[in-house]
Amino acid sequence: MHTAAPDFRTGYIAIVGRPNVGKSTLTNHIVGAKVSITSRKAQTTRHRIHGIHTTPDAQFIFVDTPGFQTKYSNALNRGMNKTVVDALRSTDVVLFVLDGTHFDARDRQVVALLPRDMPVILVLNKLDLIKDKDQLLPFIAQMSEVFPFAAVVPLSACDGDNVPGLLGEIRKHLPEAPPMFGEDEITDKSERFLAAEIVREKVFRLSGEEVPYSASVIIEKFEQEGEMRRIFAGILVDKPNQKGILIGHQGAKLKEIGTAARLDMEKLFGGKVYLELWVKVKGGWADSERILKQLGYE
Ligand SMILES: Nc1nc2c(ncn2[C@@H]2O[C@H](COP(=O)(O)OP(=O)(O)OP(=O)(O)O)[C@@H](O)[C@H]2O)c(=O)[nH]1
Repeated sequence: MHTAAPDFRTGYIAIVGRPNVGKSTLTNHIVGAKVSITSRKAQTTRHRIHGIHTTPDAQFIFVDTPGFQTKYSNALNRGMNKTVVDALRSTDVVLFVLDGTHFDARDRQVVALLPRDMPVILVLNKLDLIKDKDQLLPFIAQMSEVFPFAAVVPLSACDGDNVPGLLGEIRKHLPEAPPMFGEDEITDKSERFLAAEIVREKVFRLSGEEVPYSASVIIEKFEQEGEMRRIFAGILVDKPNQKGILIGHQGAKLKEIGTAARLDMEKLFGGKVYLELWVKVKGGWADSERILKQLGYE
C-alpha cells in the first residue's frame, strides 16, 4: 500500500439505473474485469464490494446493489428495493445512470428510490450514440427539475470518454480518509467462491422473477489442470417448479445459464473452463449440515 497523500479521499459508491443503461460496462471500465471482490475487511462492512479503483489521491470503492428491480414489483422485490435503499444510504455517493437522453417510466421508478439527503450524480451514458449533442443542455435542464442532482456527467462507458471527468466529480464528494484497501487485498476470495457468484448472478439474470433470490449455488468440485478448469456446480432451489424453470425446455435454460457463466469465468480466470451444472430442490435446507457447510454457514 502506498503512503496516502494528506488530502487523500476514500469512499463508497453505488451505481443504480434500470437494466441495460450500461452500469456493468461502466463499473468494469473503471475497475477492470474483476468481479465480486471481497476482502476479509470488506466482510465486516455492510457492503458487498464489486470493485476498487485506487489513484494517487483517492480510492473509489464500488459496491453492489443487487436486485435493484424495476421490472416486476411483487412483494419480494419491494423488500429487495428497501434493502437497496438502505444500502444506498450508507454509501458516500450514488451514480444514477441513464441511457443517453432517454428517460422513461422505468427510470422514473428508480428516481423515486434515490435518497434525497446525499449526493447523487446523474450519468448520461452512451454519449457516443448521441448524434445531436445540442440536445444535451435542454435535457440536463429538464432532468434538474426531476431531482436535485449534485452533478451531471455525460460519458461513454464503452470507449471511456469522460470517465476521468466522472471520477473527478465523484472524488469531490468522498470524505478525506486514507485508503481502506491495499492492492493486494483486492482478490482474496477464492476462484471457487467467484465461480459460485458468477453462476448465481446468471441464474438471477436469466431466469426471471419465478426463481427468487433464495436460490443458492454450491461448487461440488473445482479441478485445475494447467490453464483448464473443470467446475461442477449445483443450483439449489426451493420448489420443484423452480427446478423446471431453471432447466427449461430440453435443458435450454440451463444451457444458456451455463454458457453465460462459463464465458464470464474464462474471462475472469484467463483460461478455458469446462462447467457442469445441475439443479436440485432443497429438502428444507437448514436440515442438511453438509449443504450449510458448503454454503459457508459453518
Ligand atoms: N454505444 C454504447 N453502448 C454501451 C455503452 N455502455 C454500455 N453499452 C451497451 O449497453 C448494453 C447494456 O450494458 P450493461 O453494462 O450490461 O448494462 P447494465 O445497466 O449493467 O444492465 P443490467 O446489468 O441488465 O442492469 C450493452 O450492450 C453495452 O455494450 C456506451 O457507452 N456506448
